[in-house]
Amino acid sequence: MGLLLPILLGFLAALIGGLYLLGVFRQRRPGEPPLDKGLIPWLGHVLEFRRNTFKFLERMKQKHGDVFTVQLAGFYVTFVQDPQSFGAIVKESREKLDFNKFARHLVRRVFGYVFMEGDQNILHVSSNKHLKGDGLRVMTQAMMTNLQNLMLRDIGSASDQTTWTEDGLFSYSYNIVFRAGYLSLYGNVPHKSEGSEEKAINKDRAESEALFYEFRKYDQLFPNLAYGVLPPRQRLEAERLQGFFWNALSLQKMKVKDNVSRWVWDVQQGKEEMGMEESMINRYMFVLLWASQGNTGPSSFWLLLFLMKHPEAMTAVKEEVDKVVKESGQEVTPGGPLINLTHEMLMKTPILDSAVEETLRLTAAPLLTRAVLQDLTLKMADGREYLICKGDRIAVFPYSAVQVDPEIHPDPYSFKYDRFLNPDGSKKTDFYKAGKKVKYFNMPWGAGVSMCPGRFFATNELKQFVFLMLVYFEFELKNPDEKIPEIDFRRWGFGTMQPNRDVQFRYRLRY
Ligand code: HEM
Repeated sequence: MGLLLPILLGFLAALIGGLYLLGVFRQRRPGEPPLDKGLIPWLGHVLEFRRNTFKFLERMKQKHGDVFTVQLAGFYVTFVQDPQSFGAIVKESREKLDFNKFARHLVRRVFGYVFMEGDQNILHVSSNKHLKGDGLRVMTQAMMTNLQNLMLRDIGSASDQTTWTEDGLFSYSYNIVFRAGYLSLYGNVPHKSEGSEEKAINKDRAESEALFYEFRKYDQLFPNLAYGVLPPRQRLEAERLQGFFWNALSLQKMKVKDNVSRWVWDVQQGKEEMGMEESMINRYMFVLLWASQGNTGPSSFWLLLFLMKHPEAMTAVKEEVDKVVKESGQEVTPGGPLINLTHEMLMKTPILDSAVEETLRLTAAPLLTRAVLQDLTLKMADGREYLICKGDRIAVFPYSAVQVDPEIHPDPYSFKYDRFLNPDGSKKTDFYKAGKKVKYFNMPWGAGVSMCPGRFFATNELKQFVFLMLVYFEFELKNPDEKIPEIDFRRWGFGTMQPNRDVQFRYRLRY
C-alpha cells in the first residue's frame, strides 16, 4: 500500500497532464470568442477542416458568427471572417502577431529549410529591388523571351501551321507558364557552351520540361505533406523529389547559367554572406521555386478558361490586346518579326487587368495565419472586443469572408470580366458591405507583412501569356458546352486552386 499510493498519484498526475495537453480542460473564458473544440481530443476539427476548409468555415460561421476559435491538431485558431476588421489584424504590431513563426514551421516541414535569424530581410530587400520598378521591367522582358521561345519557336518554319494541336488546357497553361517563369528566374543554358542559340534553347526546353514533370508530382503531394499526413511510401517520394530539386536548383548549377535573375542572385548572395551552408541555400532555392511557380500556372489556366467560356469577355480582351499592339506601331505578319511586348504595353490593358483580378477573386484562396505572441485584445470594426490568448493563432480566409460574399460581389460565383472596371473604364476599387466601403475587397495576394512580393510580376506573367495566346493562336474548347470544372477542395488555403479535372482544347498558330 505504501508504494501503491505514490504510483497511483503519479499515474493520476500524468493522466491529468495528458488530458490538459490534449486541450480537454480548456473552456471559453469571459471576453473570448466562442470556442469550438470539436469532439476528438487534440485533433479537434482538423479532419473536417482538411476535407473542405471552405465548407467547414461556413458551418462554423453559421453556428458562431464571424469570430470563433476552433481546435485544429493541438492549435487553437481564432478565425476572423469580418472583412471590415481585417485591418486590426494586418496592422497589429509584429511583437503581438507574427507571420514568420508560423511560416518557418511550415517551410521546415515541407521543404526542410531552417531559417537563420534575420534571413527574411534578404528576401524583402531583393523583392523590393527586383520585383518592382525597373527590376520588374527586366524580369518582364526575360519572361517575354522565354514565353516566345516555348510557345512560338516553330513560327515561320516550314511545318504545317494549319494543323490543330489538342491538349488539356490546364496541362498546357501550367506547363508553359511554369517553364517560362522558371527560366526567367533561374536562368538559361549559355549559348556558348552549346555551340549555338538554337541548341541552347532546345536544352532549356528539355530541362524545363523535366523539371515541370517532377514539380507536378510534388504539387500533388503538397496538401498532405503540408498537413503532415503523407503515407510512408509517398513520404519517400516527397523526399526523393526534394533531393532532385535541391540538386537541380543548386548554387553550383546556377553558377554556369546565363541570365539568372537578380532576384534569385541577390537572395543567394545574401545568404552566402550570412554564412549559411550551401546545402541550406539550395533548399531555399526550392522554396522560392515553389512560391513563384505554384500559383501562376493554375491562374493562367482559369483566366483562359473563363475567357473561353465567356465570349463577350474574350471579345473585349481581344479588342484591347489588338489595340495595344497597333498603338505600339507593331504588326504581326506571317514569317515577320515577333512582336516586342513591353512592360509599358502591359500597363495599358484595364480590361485584361479586371479579367485577371476577377479570375483571382474566384480561384485564389490563401489562408493567412499569424502566431499570437502576447495576450491581446482584438478590436472589431463595429466596436466588439475579444481577448485572444498568447500561444494561439489568428487566421483569415478571405475567399469566404470577402471574395465570394454576395453583398460585396453580387452574383459571386459568376465570372464578370468587368467587375473591377468603372463605367469610364478606370479600375474599380469601391466595394461596399452594409453601406460601408470595404478596403480589403479582394485578397489573392494576402495582406500586410506576408503579402506576396511577386504580385506585380505574377500579374505581368498572366497577361503576357494571354496576350501571346490571343495574338498568335486560334484556340477553342474541344467541347464548347463543357462545364467549368469544380475546384479540388483539398487545396483550400494553399493559394490558387486547381481544377478537379482537365478540360480539352485545341490550338493552332494564326499565321
Ligand atoms: C497568381 C500568382 C500568385 C499568387 C496568387 C500568389 C499568392 C501569394 C500569397 C497569398 C502569399 C502570402 C502567403 C501568406 O501570407 O501566408 C504569397 C507569398 C509569396 N509569394 Fe506569391 N503568389 C503568386 C505568384 C508569385 C510569384 C510570381 C512570385 C515570385 C516571383 C511569388 C513570390 C512569393 C514569395 C517569395 C512569398 C513569400 C513571402 C514571405 O515569406 O514574406 N509569388 N504569394
